[in-house]
Amino acid sequence: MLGGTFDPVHLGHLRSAVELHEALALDRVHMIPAAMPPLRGEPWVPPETRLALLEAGIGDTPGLVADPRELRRDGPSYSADTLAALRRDYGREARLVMALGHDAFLRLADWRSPQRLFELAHLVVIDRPDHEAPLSAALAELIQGREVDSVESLMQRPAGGLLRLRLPTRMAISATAVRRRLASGASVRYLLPEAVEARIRRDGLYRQR
Ligand SMILES: Nc1ncnc2c1ncn2[C@@H]1O[C@H](COP(=O)(O)OP(=O)(O)OP(=O)(O)O)[C@@H](O)[C@H]1O
Ligand SMILES: O=C(O)c1ccc[n+]([C@@H]2O[C@H](COP(=O)([O-])O)[C@@H](O)[C@H]2O)c1
Repeated sequence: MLGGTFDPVHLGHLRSAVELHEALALDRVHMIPAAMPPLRGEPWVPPETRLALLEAGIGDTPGLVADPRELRRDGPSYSADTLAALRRDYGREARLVMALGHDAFLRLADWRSPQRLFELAHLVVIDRPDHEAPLSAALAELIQGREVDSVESLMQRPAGGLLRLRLPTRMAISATAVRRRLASGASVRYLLPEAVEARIRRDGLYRQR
């Protein structure tokens, strides 16, 4: 699972998903837009639009799936609920991985039921340029004894481990910067897939909040 606000999806998300698929030899990567992201304000565009942009961005990329399941639930999109649903789909023995960037990881102790996340899945933290802050005491305690140093050790069990991964291509692209550029009329070429930019232009998205 790679969840996100995806407001909008950009090449940092998509390239990370492809490299996760390869590095962890995953069957597939469920990219899941949050209908209502729990720890931030309302996104600029509605969930259905963010999902449509994600579908356009993924296109026919092998191994990546745009998964609409959080749009079918009411209330905040808690990852523990999403992982519980994925666990039901894949069964008790499946290796389940929740991937997140280092910036999102830094706030993990504030998430709903953080211990439960580890009962349901492994966590893989993707190194992200410009996001290297020290861990809080609460986060250090939460992950104590969980860290492993290789994909092989992670995949020995269905859930419960933590792996920090430096993917081959680190991209300093953020949706915040993309929105700012769109709103100011600056170029977003090569930050987004062409199909995503085309859809944004066609529908006049992100011109203003
Ligand atoms: N360039 C990137 N490289 C690696 N991981 C990323 C990158 N951009 C986002 N992520 C990760 O993808 C997940 C979803 O990110 P999100 O949709 O919040 O995008 P964002 O670019 O961080 O957005 P914003 O700037 O609006 O906060 C998070 O776990 C985030 O850390
Ligand atoms: O479950 C939670 O409490 C929780 C709190 C904050 C973020 N998340 C999830 O983390 C992912 C990235 O969130 P964000 O806000 O960085 O786009 C997205 O899938 C969110 O639903 C989940």
